[in-house]
Amino acid sequence: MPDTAPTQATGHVVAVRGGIVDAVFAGHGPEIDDLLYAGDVALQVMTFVEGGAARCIALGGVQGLGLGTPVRASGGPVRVPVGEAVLGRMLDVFGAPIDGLPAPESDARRSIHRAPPPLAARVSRAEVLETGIKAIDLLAPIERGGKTGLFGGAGVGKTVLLSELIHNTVEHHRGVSLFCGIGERSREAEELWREMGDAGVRDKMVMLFGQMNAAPGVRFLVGKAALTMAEWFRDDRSQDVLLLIDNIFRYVQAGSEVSGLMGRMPSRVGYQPTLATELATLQERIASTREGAITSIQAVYVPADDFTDPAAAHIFSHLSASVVLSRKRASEGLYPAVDPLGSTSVMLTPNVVGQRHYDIARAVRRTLAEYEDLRDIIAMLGIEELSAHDRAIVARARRLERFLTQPFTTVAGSTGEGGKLVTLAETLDGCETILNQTEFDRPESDYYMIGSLVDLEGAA
Ligand SMILES: Nc1ncnc2c1ncn2[C@@H]1O[C@H](COP(=O)(O)OP(=O)(O)OP(=O)(O)O)[C@@H](O)[C@H]1O
Repeated sequence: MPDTAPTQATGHVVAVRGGIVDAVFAGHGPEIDDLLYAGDVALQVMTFVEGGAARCIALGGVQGLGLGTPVRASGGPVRVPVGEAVLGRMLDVFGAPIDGLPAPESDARRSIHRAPPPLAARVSRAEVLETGIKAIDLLAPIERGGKTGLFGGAGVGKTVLLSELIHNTVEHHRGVSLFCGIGERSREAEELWREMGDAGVRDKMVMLFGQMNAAPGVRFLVGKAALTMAEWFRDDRSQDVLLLIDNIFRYVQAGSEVSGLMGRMPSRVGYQPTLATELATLQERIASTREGAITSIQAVYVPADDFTDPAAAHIFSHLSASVVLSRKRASEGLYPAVDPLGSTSVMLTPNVVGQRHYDIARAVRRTLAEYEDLRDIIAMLGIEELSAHDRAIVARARRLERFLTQPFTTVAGSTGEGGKLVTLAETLDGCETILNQTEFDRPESDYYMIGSLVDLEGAA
């Protein structure tokens, strides 16, 4: 149970519809965003309806609530504990423990509804965060202090890629890391918690969860609770924060469920009319200031693989790098299934990554795009009908495709292969070598699931 501020106004329930509860108060009632309690059930005031009733979303199951159940106002919004005390802990939307340990001993609690830093206070550093994952470092470098999205439909490897990124970056990250699970499976949450313990990085990490089985109100607010804790490390401790979110689409979806329950008319493709503002309220808080940077990596579920979906499109517009995962690649076993032509980053300019990296990335893309164009001809006429020049493009492209696959530590248990980290320099050297070759002694399959090209020599 979250703790409560001194009890103020009292009222009673006048309607319960799904996760929505209406309550009336005699005299001065609560305000928007205030936390109320109807019995044990926490509610947040969303709006006021005709007759003056406060319309609230439930932050838990509403079983047991009925007309006339007494409601008391907590005297303020949902507040979460902030500070060092939350490190190493697994918490819920109220900052209450779900790891079986006592509540974090923190003197300070902050409202989860906070304004983003003013524009003048924001900075960008044009610095790249190296991940050790070839396809990402080469084609969609992650901005330190920026926002990166991992886009993909169901089951193409978003969670695996995010876990691998956590594995590769959290250990070397200078500041603290915060993982926020929104609307995903609880089993994955439990696995991640255990993995972080095994990797010995739990003590500089906080994990917050509002998983699929949680009420829509909880899934809608857990991201804000996580941001509030992250902001403390950035603003009060001037630390860099790595914020990992799985899955930001579920935040939009929870907003849509809340909107539906509130009786608002849906907008495009059934989404809430407030989608853009709701998303901006959260994304704008993920900002880097002179105090410290918040680098965020967000998994984005793309419904029905449709990248024009309004939620996916709006999320895309907030990001500085987008890693797009393709179903076609996943079906060919080319993991991580990064789409080399669809993935982008604002970091990929000569000014930031340097001319050589930029040129190699462009050449890789061009080769793969030319191969795409040739695929139809190959399918109809066979590869023999191609000119020697085109055959060389195909040979290079197919080796590049395979070279950009990589064994991951996260799935080592099921693939039987240990994960491999590859430095950016090795990735660039490898791609350059392949791009400069016209004849290859080795079959394509030798390039599959290796680390750097040095592994190839080792296999000779
Ligand atoms: N890098 C990888 N190497 C090997 N297998 C992988 C890799 N990435 C994903 N897979 C396979 O694909 C499966 C689905 O991956 P994952 O759970 O990450 O997908 P997802 O996009 O998060 O799915 P959902 O939308 O259902 O949450 C994994 O269980 C694994 O079998």
